[in-house]
Amino acid sequence: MKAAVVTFPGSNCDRDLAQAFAAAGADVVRVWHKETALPEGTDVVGVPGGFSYGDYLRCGAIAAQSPVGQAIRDFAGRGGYVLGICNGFQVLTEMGLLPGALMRNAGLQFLCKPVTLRVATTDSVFTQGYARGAEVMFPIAHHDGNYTIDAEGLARLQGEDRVAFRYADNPNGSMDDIAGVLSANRRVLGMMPHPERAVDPAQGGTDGSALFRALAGMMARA
Ligand SMILES: NC(=O)CC[C@H](N)C(=O)O
Repeated sequence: MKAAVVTFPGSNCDRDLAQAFAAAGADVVRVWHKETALPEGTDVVGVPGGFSYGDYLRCGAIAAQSPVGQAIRDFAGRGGYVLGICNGFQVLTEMGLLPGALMRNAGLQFLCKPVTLRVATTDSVFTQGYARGAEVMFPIAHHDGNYTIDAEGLARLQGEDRVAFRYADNPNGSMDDIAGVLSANRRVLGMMPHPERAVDPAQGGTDGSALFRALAGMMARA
């Protein structure tokens, strides 16, 4: 599997994400935000967490308009796999690749702590390595993680089984406890918690490994 991990000015989880992909057996190529094309043969794009362009305007808004942003949009449009974590999730909603928006946390605080999630669907390449309803622990670190969507959009996500993860104990006010959602073709996942910070015992847990391993395994078979 070839994973392209994007770096924007202000990204701070790009290296962790690259290492998580590499630990799962992927070839990783790092991609600077000014690139207008993704590396030849890219199987999956990782859009990492951090503070792209300083979170100016809104989290992810400027990154969505960056040169590499257009390449990611085109890649997803061709059915490519994209994983957006935290700021990456915000970027993907700003691009329109995922529905809804990430608003300021209900408590108006930056939250940085491990949280328990429930795997809401196993029907995606990202979540197929878990049991449905399994509890996993991933860290969160965000001030804009309050997932918000109109009633029609929420009903569609629920009806199409596109909620990937839910918080066991909602930390930020997200509607329906949503921590991560899938695109209609199930090939784009955005999530606020950080699975790449849970792939080594030294990080306090390894519940994220199954996500990267399932992705790498599927790509190897393709
Ligand atoms: N860790 C992150 O990616 C943070 C995302 C964004 N800067 C926020 O605070 O909401």
